[in-house]
Amino acid sequence: MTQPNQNQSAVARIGIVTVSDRASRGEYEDLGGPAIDAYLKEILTSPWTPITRVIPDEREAIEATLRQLCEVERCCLVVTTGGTGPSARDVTPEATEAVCDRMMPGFGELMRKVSLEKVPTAILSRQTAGLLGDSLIINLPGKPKAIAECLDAVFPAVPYCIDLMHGPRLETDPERLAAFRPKSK
Ligand SMILES: Nc1ncnc2c1ncn2[C@@H]1O[C@H](COP(=O)(O)OP(=O)(O)OP(=O)(O)O)[C@@H](O)[C@H]1O
Ligand SMILES: Nc1nc2c(c(=O)[nH]1)N[C@H]1C(S)=C(S)[C@@H](COP(=O)(O)O)O[C@H]1N2
Repeated sequence: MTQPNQNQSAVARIGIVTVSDRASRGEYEDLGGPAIDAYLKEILTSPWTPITRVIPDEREAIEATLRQLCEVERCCLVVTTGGTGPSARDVTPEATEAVCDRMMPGFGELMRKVSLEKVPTAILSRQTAGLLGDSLIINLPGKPKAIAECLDAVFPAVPYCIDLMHGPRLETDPERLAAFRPKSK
């Protein structure tokens, strides 16, 4: 049994993982990880710190990175970008499912739904989400422009999900993206 990843007043630790053969080899500049970082900086008003990784499309490396960020680095949230498509080397969803205790299928369903309003090939993403211990892992497609499109749809529910796992309290700028917390009785 692992310890809770952080208490509610702790500074949130958030993992940002770019899964890309070419970005990891330095063949192109990674724009995905920085786009996730910029997105979170824009919407989060509570303190948080990013822990970033850029890795190739290798299932073992993805699984090891996700485990390390959740179990060792104690991230309450890990966001990945890339490797969700149908190409043979796209294995981020398989790696995510392999490490997670329970899946959160609504995240992938909603992200595909909103993405389909932007691009017909959104259906090609097998992006998913799940829980590893008390950490939430969310997959995003590799295209940097997909990052805000997908996170705008699902992020309103993320702070409450982290609350339910006794993680740090995430606050957002309501002008940019209002977190939804159901009222208690
Ligand atoms: N981290 C990234 N930074 C910048 N652009 C990216 C990144 N990841 C993907 N892209 C862009 O989106 C396209 C589709 O992404 P995809 O994840 O399918 O890459 P890929 O063709 O499998 O190659 P690779 O794994 O080497 O990034 C890429 O060809 C690239 O133009
Ligand atoms: N919002 C959004 N979702 C998107 C896209 C996009 O441009 N915007 N690209 C799609 C395409 S073209 C592919 S192939 C799949 C998988 O991308 P990945 O392998 O880079 O993760 O994501 C899809 N989802």
